[in-house]
Amino acid sequence: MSVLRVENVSKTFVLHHQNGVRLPVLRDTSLEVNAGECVVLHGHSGSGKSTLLRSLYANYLPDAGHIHVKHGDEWVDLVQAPARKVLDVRRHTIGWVSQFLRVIPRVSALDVVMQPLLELGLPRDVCIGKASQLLTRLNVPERLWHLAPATFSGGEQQRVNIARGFIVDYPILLLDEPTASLDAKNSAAVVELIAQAKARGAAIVGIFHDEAVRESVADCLFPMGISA
Ligand SMILES: Nc1ncnc2c1ncn2[C@@H]1O[C@H](COP(=O)(O)OP(=O)(O)OP(=O)(O)O)[C@@H](O)[C@H]1O
Repeated sequence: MSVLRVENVSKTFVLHHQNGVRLPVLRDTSLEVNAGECVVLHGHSGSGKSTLLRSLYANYLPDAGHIHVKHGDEWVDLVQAPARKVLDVRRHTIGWVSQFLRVIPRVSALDVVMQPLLELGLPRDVCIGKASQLLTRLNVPERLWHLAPATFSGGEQQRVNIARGFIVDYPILLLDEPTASLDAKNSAAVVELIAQAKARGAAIVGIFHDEAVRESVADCLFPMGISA
């Protein structure tokens, strides 16, 4: 059952402050992702992987095409949807793990992780329980949980970010190099989280530069890149 359908998406960046140079990045890109499937975007550096992933989260607006997302009982086209609908889709349907954590001063790691679940109205103790479980699985030491992640190492920040992305059982997950700054043990923990998400029916689209990780999570590779 497909939950995400990308139809003929095109995106050209126009650099207005650099003589209006045009960079065509996506041209007629079409892609379908089923529940329980992990599609890995694959292509050389600059081939448009991040651009497509950001478009799937409606961070970038394509110039043409459609991005249909199964949102509860309805299909929403993220290219046409009003901002309020996009926010609703992000809250309930699409989770996003970026490469870097956006740290907020004075907000503890535990609060950063559980915020998306709290926003869905779950009781605080349930949220704390689930956040603690994820931080434990991702080997974030308990002494750090009540500290703000600004001073954490790159790998610790990334694991807080991953815990936050996995705390809600989103039907669709977008993963932008979630294992980039992790060692083998922590990469394995992330691979396990991904396998578990697939098993519960999540559709996943990701970018993974590490070949071993890519091999273990991908159901298929989606080739990227246009020859302009
Ligand atoms: N906001 C932007 N404004 C202008 N050009 C952009 C923007 N974002 C991306 N690009 C350009 O689009 C092209 C594709 O970039 P993108 O980051 O999608 O590639 P990628 O495949 O993810 O690369 P990498 O593997 O190096 O992360 C690049 O040439 C880049 O310069």
